Amino acid sequence: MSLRSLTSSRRIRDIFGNTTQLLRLVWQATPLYLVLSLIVTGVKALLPALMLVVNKAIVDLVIANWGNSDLDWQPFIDLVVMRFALSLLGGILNQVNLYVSQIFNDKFVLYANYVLLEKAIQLDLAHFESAEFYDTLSRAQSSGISYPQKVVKTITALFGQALTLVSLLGLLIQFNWTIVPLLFFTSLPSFWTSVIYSGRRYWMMRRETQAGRLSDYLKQVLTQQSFAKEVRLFNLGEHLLREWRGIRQDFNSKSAVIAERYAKMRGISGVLVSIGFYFAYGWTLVRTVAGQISVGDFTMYTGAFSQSQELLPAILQNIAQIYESNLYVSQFFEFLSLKPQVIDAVYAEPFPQPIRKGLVLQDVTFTYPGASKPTLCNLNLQIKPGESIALVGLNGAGKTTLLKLITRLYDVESGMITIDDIPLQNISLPELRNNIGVLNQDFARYQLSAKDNISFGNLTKRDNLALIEEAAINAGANRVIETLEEGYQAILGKMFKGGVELSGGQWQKIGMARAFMSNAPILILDEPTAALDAIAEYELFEKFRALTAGKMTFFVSHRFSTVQLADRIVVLENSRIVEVGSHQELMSNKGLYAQMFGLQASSYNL
Ligand SMILES: Nc1ncnc2c1ncn2[C@@H]1O[C@H](COP(=O)(O)OP(=O)(O)OP(=O)(O)O)[C@@H](O)[C@H]1O
Repeated sequence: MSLRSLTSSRRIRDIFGNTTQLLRLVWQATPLYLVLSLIVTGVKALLPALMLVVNKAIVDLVIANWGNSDLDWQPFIDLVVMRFALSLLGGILNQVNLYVSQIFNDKFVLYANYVLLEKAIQLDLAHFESAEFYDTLSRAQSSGISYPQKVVKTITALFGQALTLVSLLGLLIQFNWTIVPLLFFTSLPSFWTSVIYSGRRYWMMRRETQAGRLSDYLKQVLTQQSFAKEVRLFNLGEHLLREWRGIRQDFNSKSAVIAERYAKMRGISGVLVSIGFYFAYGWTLVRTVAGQISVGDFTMYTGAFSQSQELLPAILQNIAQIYESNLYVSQFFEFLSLKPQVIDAVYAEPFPQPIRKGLVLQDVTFTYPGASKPTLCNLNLQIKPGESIALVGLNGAGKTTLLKLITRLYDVESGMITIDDIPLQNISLPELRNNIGVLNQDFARYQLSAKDNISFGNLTKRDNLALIEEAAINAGANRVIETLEEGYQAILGKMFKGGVELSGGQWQKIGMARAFMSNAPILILDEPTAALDAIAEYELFEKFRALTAGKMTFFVSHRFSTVQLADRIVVLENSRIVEVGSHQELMSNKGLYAQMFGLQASSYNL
């Protein structure tokens, strides 16, 4: 099915497609202000028709008493007071409406953002490693929040406009019922023009998501600290800026084509609207001159005509707007409908305390989503409690991937990982993760206080300064923090005012302290010494046994001095475990490990 026919067939259905879902969201966000907003809008909507009726009564009263010297002023006073009261009420309701909509919007935006972020934390790491996910996220973020808000605003306005229109049509029908379809049919082309062109714009925007994200990414490269150094050293600035501008200009020209066609069609359909109005206007004039209706009626009907004439296209325009916004709102719900694949156990078994038998990999195979061949294939391994394992292999061998499976950032494709015979899937996810301390290869550098950076390793102990200090000492991070004027309260990184930037190795020590924060029986250290200087590495070795005593430890390292610390070394190659044993055993095997060790040792002997 072509994109265009898809658009047409979905158009009508999509006009109010997500409205029920959206109204439920609004109701959850702020029921009180939704009701208040509808009441204020509803009352305000009836004022124009009431005003026209009072005006007609005033005009007719004036004409009836034209030149009368002995007239009773009371009916005049009553009508003018009524008119004043109506306009006063209109003014007050305008102010109340402004206030209510402000609070209503603020509450709704907060709630919609909350729901979006809440969904983001429920999703898997796999989502964050896929381009399609970023397209969905980017669409949900860029239009997702503003459009639900727009739809709600438009629906409330539409509700008010519909009430006003019904009350005005109630007046017009007394004049002649055929006037109503006349007004309607002359406004219809303008409505369809809006629907068709807003649809085209939406699909264009959707097709451009990838390009939009690329331009946003280039903007980040040009403006963020992490790229600032290389952008300057490699003179990338001008080149990337040109690329960015090219993408934006391409988008603008596509947008301009649609805007131009839309403007032409709007112009043509606008002429039809005017023809309808002047036809009805002339008709009323003829009947007034013929004495069939009063002058008061003439002012009332022409007022009702002109207001309906403005209102009807505005209503149709708003319906078209709801259609357009609904398309964008669907992107918000598209994001909310994403489901995690790594699912928490429904009837969870407790994490074994202490671990008695150990962790077992049975025929574990894993393929990344979208990859053509497995990254890990039929892995079998038993790790005893308290044992330390070093994972060794060339770049891309799958070491980090294996650690992702143990922490259930991904689930195995086939085979099983168990702890004391309990499959990982049967342990509650938060409990599993509470029992594993982790230092990732690409550990996070939170631009927050040093205390936060360390205590995030065990949130339940976030105010236990003694524990935080102990973790910092174990990781060698205490000396970094001692140099900071504000100690543990110092903000790390340069993103916020007063923040202090650390070196790569200093950051790594902070990351390691985070891993040491919990008393977890399993410890995972992915490249723990990669950024450490020789002294820091030596000090860590000295403490390593004490720090990992009693803990099942997995660590990945390309430094063989570190690897030798492990009880056993597991060598990965071509998706499989090719060697397992102690340093001495593997050296005497003269396999891949011995070969890699030899190469590294020879480079030091130079
Ligand atoms: N999110 C992902 N999606 C698809 N493929 C991935 C993903 N992450 C890693 N890979 C691929 O899986 C393979 C193993 O990657 P992994 O990060 O586990 O290797 P590693 O042994 O830790 O490498 P290194 O020593 O460079 O850190 C690589 O070929 C990599 O391209």
